[in-house]
Amino acid sequence: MRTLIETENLTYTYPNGPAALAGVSLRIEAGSKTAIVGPNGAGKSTLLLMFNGMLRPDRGEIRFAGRPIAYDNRSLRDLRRRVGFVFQNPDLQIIAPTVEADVAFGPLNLGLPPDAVRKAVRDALGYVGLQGYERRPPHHLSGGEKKRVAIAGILAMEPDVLVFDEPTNTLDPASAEEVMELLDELASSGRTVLISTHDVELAYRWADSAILMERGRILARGSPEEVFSDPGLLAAARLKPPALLDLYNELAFRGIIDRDAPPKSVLEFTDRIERILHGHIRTGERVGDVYLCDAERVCGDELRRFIESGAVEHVGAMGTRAKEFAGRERIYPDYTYGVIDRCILKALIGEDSLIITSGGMVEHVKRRIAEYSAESGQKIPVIPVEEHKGRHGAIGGRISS
Ligand SMILES: Nc1ncnc2c1ncn2[C@@H]1O[C@H](COP(=O)(O)OP(=O)(O)OP(=O)(O)O)[C@@H](O)[C@H]1O
Repeated sequence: MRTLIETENLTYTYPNGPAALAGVSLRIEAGSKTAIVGPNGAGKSTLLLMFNGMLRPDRGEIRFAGRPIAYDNRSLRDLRRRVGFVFQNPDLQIIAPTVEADVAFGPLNLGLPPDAVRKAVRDALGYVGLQGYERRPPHHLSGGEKKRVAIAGILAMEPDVLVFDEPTNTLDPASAEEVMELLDELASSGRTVLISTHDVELAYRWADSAILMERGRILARGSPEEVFSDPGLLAAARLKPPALLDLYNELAFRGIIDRDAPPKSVLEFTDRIERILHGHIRTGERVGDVYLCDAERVCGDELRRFIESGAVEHVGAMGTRAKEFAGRERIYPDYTYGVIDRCILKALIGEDSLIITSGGMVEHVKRRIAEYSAESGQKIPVIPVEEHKGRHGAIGGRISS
């Protein structure tokens, strides 16, 4: 992997304040999902603000794409186009009287022509699932919707790096899951995504690289499994280990489970336990089907009838477009996060489910389930919903607009 951001011995003290950073050296790899984790006051926000030049270190250096950050207006403007920053509180970021004007603010400032601005706004609002919100005043939106407006405003400038300060703070669990899924989508489209959080569970599940901070210093960095496996380090940072890792470590201490790779998900963990209890492959039991549909190609009425006919026991919606489609079509998904794993878990106990998604994620679902089937030896059928022939015949292609 290529290093995109590098800091060397950064120090920073707020005027009349404490030393917020006391010598921070780190590297962020291009395309990674990095979580900066630490308790309140550890210096996470201060560090993130350095990455797009909003704060300047007292000492030390920050390099972006191999070059030291410069602080003249032109260099900063260029840096901020490449490194987008989403504040913890979206009210600090949203400035215009309508959603459309707010998202257009960045591209207009970049000097894009009107057509390109309109396209950037349309694409960004589509990405975060806020089509139809163009004329709404942002200050009347819910916390989760405001967060998505703020994200759209940054996406409209097409940055390479997205920095999120406490992305799920103040959001209810469902909105928090939606925002984290959006961050996954952004990372899978090749962007580098960085978050700060004190939510160890979230960081463990989401990140591929974790940096543990306390009192302006880095205590540890590495994979989340490594960083969060050290109880001493976590205690020093006044944090608790993620429940999954805690349980795994307890079982490993007791010799019940081999200490090799800690599980990252409930699916991985249950597989390991099942293998210990039943051997590698369960035979003779029915494996459930996973039906799959592309929200952009299916008729909502037919899909609703398919679900209401009892053809599946569980419904998951993956991605903002699919969730938006489900809302419009009055389909209420049981799962909106970790959808593939949850449907695999249900298939393993013989229950059928439907995954609604869209675009490139349809192939991603097929790939992920095929990989799981190959690794586990449990063949899980994935059936495009159009091939289902029920009482009403096969579900056809797109009929509604
Ligand atoms: N604008 C400011 N003026 C003075 N001191 C500040 C300012 N912002 C932060 N600090 C102090 O700097 C230290 C680091 O704060 P920072 O906000 O970076 O931590 P954090 O890890 O992001 O915390 P939190 O999780 O609570 O957001 C804290 O002691 C804080 O009180």
